[in-house]
Amino acid sequence: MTGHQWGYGEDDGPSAWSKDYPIAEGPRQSPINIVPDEAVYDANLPPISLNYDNCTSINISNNGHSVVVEFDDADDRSVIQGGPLNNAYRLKQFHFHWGGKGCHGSEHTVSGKTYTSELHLVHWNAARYGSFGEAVAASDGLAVLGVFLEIGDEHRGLHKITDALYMVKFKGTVADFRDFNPKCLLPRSLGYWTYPGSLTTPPLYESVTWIVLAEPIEVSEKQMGKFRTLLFSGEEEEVRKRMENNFRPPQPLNGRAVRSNFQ
Ligand SMILES: NS(=O)(=O)c1cccc(F)c1F
Ligand SMILES: [Zn+2]
Repeated sequence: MTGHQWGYGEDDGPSAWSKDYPIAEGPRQSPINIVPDEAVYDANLPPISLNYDNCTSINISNNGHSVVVEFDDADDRSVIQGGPLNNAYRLKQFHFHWGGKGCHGSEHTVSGKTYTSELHLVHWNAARYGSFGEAVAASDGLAVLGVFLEIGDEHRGLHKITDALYMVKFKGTVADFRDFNPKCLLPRSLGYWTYPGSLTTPPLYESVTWIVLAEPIEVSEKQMGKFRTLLFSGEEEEVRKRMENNFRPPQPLNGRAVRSNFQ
């Protein structure tokens, strides 16, 4: 398995990543199983503040691991701050992890409960670093906002994304995707758990302050089905592999404290 050739299959999946990415067995890996009763309520944790109003999505793409919506991060127009963060972190991209059928597919779990999918909004510390590429390997470089998706009613905000997925069916495809504001994908409550962790995909850098929202959003089975029409494989590849189960299982907590801003 050469550096850029990792996946979620039998031979190149999460249990094999440590061969090329030894940090896979590091002390602050993600995701984790969140146990609410063991989380430390921290009354000093301020609310998180999201300013996505002038956000500028650029494109939607299939990178062979997930579907990604990228943003123009040339200035502080879409930022997250507050909560456990000491600076404003700039929105770079968001993507999803999901399962096959049924209710598994999320990366973080809550007392062992899995959700059908998990949305990750990836932000980088533009106050301290010059670019995402520089921040991605720094211990305080990234802040990822995690949102659980569960099967229920259709989600009106998700439609724009699921209706665009046909344009990025194959690995390596990109399509214009402008003026999408991810604020519409957030639940009513911004109550969260936070802990120090890592990217959940190679290179697995331990550079992420995780902020996981406790309240899931509801999406329909039909909408999730559209994610599963995506392929891990490129258009030219013989064998077509459906893009599903692109999640890493929970990793050891190693004594880390998970804090919450709610009781
Ligand atoms: N799954 S993930 O949110 O940890 C993640 C994945 C790829 C690049 C990132 F910067 C990142 F944060
Ligand atoms: Zn992710």
